[in-house]
Amino acid sequence: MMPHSKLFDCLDDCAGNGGVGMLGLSFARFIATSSDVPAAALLGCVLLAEFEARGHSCLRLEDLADQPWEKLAWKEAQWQRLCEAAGPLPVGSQAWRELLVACGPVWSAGCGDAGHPLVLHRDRLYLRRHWREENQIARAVAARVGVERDVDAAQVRHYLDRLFDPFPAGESVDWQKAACAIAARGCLSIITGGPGTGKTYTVARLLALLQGLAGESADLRIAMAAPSGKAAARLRESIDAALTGLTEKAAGLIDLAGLCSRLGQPVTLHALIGMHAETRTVRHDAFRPLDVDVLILDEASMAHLEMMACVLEALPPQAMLVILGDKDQLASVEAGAVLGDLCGDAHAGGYSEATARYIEAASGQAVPAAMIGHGHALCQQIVMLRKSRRFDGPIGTLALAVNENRASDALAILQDAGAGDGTLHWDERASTASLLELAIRGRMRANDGYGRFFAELAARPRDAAEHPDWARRVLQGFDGFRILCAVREGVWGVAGINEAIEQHARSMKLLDGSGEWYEGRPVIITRNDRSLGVANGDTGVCLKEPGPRGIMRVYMLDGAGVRSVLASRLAHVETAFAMTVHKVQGSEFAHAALVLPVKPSPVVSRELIYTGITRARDNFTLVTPLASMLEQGMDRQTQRTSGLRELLEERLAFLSAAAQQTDRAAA
Ligand SMILES: Nc1ncnc2c1ncn2[C@@H]1O[C@H](COP(=O)(O)OP(=O)(O)OP(=O)(O)O)[C@@H](O)[C@H]1O
Repeated sequence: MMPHSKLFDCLDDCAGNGGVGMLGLSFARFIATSSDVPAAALLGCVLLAEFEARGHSCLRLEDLADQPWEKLAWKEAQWQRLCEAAGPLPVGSQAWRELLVACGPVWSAGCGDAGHPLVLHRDRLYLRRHWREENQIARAVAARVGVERDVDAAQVRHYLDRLFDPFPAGESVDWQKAACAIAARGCLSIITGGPGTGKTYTVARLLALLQGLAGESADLRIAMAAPSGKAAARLRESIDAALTGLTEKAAGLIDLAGLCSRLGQPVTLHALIGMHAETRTVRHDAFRPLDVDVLILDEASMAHLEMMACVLEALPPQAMLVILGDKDQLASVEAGAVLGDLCGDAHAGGYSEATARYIEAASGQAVPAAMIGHGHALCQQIVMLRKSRRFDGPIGTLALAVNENRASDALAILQDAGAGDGTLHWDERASTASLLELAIRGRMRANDGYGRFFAELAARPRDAAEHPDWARRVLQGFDGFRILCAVREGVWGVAGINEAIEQHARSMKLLDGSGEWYEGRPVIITRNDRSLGVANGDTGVCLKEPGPRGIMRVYMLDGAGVRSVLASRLAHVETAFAMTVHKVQGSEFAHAALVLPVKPSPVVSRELIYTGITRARDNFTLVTPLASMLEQGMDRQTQRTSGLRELLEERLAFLSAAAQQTDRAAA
């Protein structure tokens, strides 16, 4: 009989019923090929894989010992069956540690490292690759924040005073100016802040400052990247707009035209490092570093552990990395919440006296006493922007209430929305019919859902010369509205809603044709394909090309124009009338409708609701078939288990002790 066959029979059964993921099961089978693995440890491996699939980079022994099924939202009966099949499980974290340390495939400090697939580090069990990635990030971040560039604070101030408008009297600190000053003196800085707090506005001024400091003849190599194609395209638009706004201010001071000509097209992080989609090999690493002096990394909340580790590895040590993102947004679907881990202390500041003195000298901003403290070296390189420039109306008020978990305020704002100007609307007891009405016709005092898209679609020109302009109008119509879902499956998930809209639009003769590729099918690309020039997250609409053959192509907005790809060549696409909130991170729409499911789901969290709301520019609609789902979701904060903060703190403490020792020796 195969060892542990009772456990594997039970796991097979649970996997068949959707309770255990296939990845966890396969991983446990692989680990079981070692001879000395007790059944309880195999069950631990399954749990680790399940935690990993939910975005955690590791599993704390404490969680292993304390009702792990609850954290995975498994049924208790399933857990009991698995426990019985695995035999007695260790009781308490210490007993789990003893079991795992004695396990062949587990490496822990003190034993020879032969590339074991699992690592036990302090009280956390890791898949080796995540442990390696967390260590890479901690090492790289600690090394970068230890480097201070030689900048003349007075010169920095001279440029910043010209590049920024005077700060309104009565407001305390211009954090945008402070962020530029901080970034200019380091090899790594983070500018975090909610949507519309001016991160891109700030970074455009930072680039102008760097250009000014470097002098006209300097040939700064600047790269810009974001985790998705959509976010990269948006970064370009925002940077262009911000730089255009600087023309007058920079006149005679900074060679803005030279700077613009040096700015590369923002790319996805995959494209930046040349990561192969299947093999995950990279073109740039520590031995073949990126050819850049400055890297702007936007929408960093979406960057997962592996990607951040690869980018940091590929960046030359002397290059400047500026990370932008909203630490409160959803993290990537893959493991890790790197931005959240790195700037968990951003709100408190923790600036040293020396940093505060530098900020004052270089930007004229006095750091409030409450924010001066004993933060570690990374805290000195983080600035949180606090004033929203775009969301000062009801959408911003609602987003803030959700982010701060003020459920009664959020409910009151939504319930009062009917009496407001139509910016917000809550379809509290939504039905499929009300959702379809919203999708096809929109709602009162808001734009008309996909109405404009369908109207443009119907206005196909006869003249082939007008085809590109028409395609652009169709795409703009589509981009004005989006349905955002928390879940993929079910009637209230992406799949169900896409199907319902397709059927309904067909029945109303708004869509024509059948099969996979029909005219008017909006799609999202789900995988990068360099040969086709498409990136994961790009959206487009399938339209017939002009001419008698009517070949289907997917058209996408490309700056002010459009580009297209043969539909039949796109293998990795999904219909996009409705998309998951994860997929729309980094995008915004004039009107966004967030749909929460009926059944409780661990996916519906405060971060998801906050991210969904902040995708809306002018109008936001909340669609809940069950009103209580809003409060339930807000109450659930996604806390990803990770060892990154601890590893980083250890590393920084080590480097600081080593520097003190060197200073003492020199004295
Ligand atoms: N100091 C400022 N003075 C005037 N306008 C500003 C200032 N800072 C930002 N803005 C304006 O506020 C808007 C939002 O700024 P920006 O796009 O830089 O924010 P963001 O934080 O990058 O947004 P997102 O989170 O959506 O990426 C822009 O229109 C920008 O021009």
